[in-house]
Amino acid sequence: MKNRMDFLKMKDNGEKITMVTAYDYPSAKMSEQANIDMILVGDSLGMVVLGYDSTIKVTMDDMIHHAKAVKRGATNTFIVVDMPFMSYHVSLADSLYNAKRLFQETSANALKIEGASEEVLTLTSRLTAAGIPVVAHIGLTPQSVNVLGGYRIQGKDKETAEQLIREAKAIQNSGAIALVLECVPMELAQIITNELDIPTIGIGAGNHCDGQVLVYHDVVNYGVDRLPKFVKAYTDINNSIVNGLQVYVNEVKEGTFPDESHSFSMSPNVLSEIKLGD
Ligand SMILES: Nc1nc(=O)c2c([nH]1)NC[C@@H]1CN(c3ccc(C(=O)N[C@@H](CCC(=O)O)C(=O)O)cc3)CN21
Ligand SMILES: CC(C)C(=O)C(=O)O
Ligand SMILES: [Mg+2]
Repeated sequence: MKNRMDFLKMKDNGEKITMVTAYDYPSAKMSEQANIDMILVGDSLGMVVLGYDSTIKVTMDDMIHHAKAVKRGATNTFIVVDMPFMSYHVSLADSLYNAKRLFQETSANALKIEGASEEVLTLTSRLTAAGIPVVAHIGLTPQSVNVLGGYRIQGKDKETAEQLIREAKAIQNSGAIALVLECVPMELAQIITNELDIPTIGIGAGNHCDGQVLVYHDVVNYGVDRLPKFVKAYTDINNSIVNGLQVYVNEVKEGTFPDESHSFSMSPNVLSEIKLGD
């Protein structure tokens, strides 16, 4: 399994880091088969697989449940797990307790935390000191969608761009092992990537980041209501799934499924000896 040092080396060598989300055993297994460098058990699971309209209702128990399944599917891939909404904003003690639980119970390799407030920076250095690697996440931070006023691009003007550069440096100083940059202009992502020693992983942040992350269901177009503009769907499994299910429905209705090759039979001798009761 690749680790923190490998990802640093990849940045230094200009080798791109690939990351995809996974939420369950099959998606994790297939991501590992495809040689993905890192898997993110994203709290986007609330939207993509649980059908909520934001990530805000996702709980610690949800994250633990899904992350354990992902770990069983990808035993040889670096796994990052999102800390969910408000699990790291009540008190430092509660945040440390939640992080310990998420890290220990899931056997994750790192935890991801949104934002760069003083409390998040403190938590990042405390977790790092305790032995829990932290991946940071700035730009569009979906847990703050109601404060940001929608899922929109961040850092387009001078002030907010400079703010994000300051945040990125502070995050690195607090010990984070990597930084996710979500929905920022590609030029700003390039500046931040050049300024930092730790790898940047972009989503909707252009081609100059050290790595890229996308949501699994977006990459394969699997049951997503609307693909964000920055997504490229590399295949379309909606159609093959719906087509397969329709043929199944039709064959059951027609009585052509199951045929003999998908059925079990008993020996004629046994069959002839079966007595019906009264
Ligand atoms: N399927 C899916 N993919 C994701 O990447 C994703 C989720 N869900 N859920 C959690 C967050 C939310 N994300 C989102 C969701 C929507 C936009 C979006 O609609 N953006 C606008 C651009 C807005 C602008 O121009 O400022 C777009 O048209 O794509 C962006 C990120 C990223 N994450
Ligand atoms: C979009 C990525 C970075 C994420 O945080 C998630 O999937 O939850
Ligand atoms: Mg997330």
